Amino acid sequence: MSSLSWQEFVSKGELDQQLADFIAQTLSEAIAARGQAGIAVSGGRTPAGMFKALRVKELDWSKVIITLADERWVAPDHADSNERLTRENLLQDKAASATFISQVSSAQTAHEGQATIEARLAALPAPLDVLILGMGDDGHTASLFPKAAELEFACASTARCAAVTPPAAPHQRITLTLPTLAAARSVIVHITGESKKALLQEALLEQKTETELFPIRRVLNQCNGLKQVFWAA
Ligand SMILES: O=C1O[C@H](COP(=O)(O)O)[C@@H](O)[C@H](O)[C@H]1O
Repeated sequence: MSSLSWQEFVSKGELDQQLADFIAQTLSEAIAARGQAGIAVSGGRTPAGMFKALRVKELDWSKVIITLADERWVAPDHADSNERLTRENLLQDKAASATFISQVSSAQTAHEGQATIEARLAALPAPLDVLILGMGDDGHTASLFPKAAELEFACASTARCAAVTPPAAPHQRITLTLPTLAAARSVIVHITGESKKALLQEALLEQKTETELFPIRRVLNQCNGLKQVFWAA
């Protein structure tokens, strides 16, 4: 694995500001180099503060394409929707002019909707310029859940997304596949709290076969880009 650097911050507020600065700088450099920038962000409880810090950054947001690392298969106005979190907290202020690629449709199931989402994701720059990954208490990242029936498919597929049924968490999911995630030029694991720090450290030290590793480790193992952890207690 190429090296993974840890950035530790004195508070979540400081982490949010520093991470927003880093993302804005990286997106600006991508636009200067390639004319556009692609970023995938995660959902859940962790990113809202960072989204609020990022959305006021000065950059040409009209050249930024934003999608999700994963989505829960719920309506976009559902309380658990990662799209809702992103629209309410990131796609505001200066960032309102960014293009957002939704990963949910009116199909009944994530498996039925996957082809539609795949077609939408053709508009996503490849590789991604920035990937922000969260990590659940079970070691899942994006929606690569340990022991999910679709995990190995989602880790090997040449498609950009896959439908996943979490073994224990609510809602079917759409997730970017492991090859799509790991191809990103810059990957940031954005986590807070002592228990997630300990879990990530455990995941990084595991001596297991590839398919037995925590999904977060599998993504980091395959990523040859810049890899950083942004953490605060
Ligand atoms: O279900 C999900 O969980 C992870 C972790 O979320 P958090 O609430 O512990 O921050 C998140 O990264 C992922 O996008 C989300 O769908």
